[in-house]
Amino acid sequence: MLFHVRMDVAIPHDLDPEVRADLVAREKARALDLQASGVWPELWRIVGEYANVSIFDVESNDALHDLLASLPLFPFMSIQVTPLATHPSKLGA
Ligand SMILES: O=C(O)C[C@H]1C=CC(=O)O1
Repeated sequence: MLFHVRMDVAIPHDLDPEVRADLVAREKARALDLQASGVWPELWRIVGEYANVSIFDVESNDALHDLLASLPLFPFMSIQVTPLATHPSKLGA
């Protein structure tokens, strides 16, 4: 199942800089692992915002929720999920 996901990141400005750097480094490592595994095929930065749009390819709503909740930055993100279906006018559909 494909999902369009928007993540807006809001790390508190008063968070200890070392804690912040560790969080961001762990988030990047997790994101790279998930992309390599194929479940996170698209990851794009939204111009001018600390936010991304992503496509996830997972087996279920529960699988997506567990994956998103496993992200180190999850406590600092607002997340919007849109489930995707095949468009009848897509070439080859
Ligand atoms: O920076 C972000 O958009 C948040 C998150 C998503 C991937 C990653 O490395 O961090």
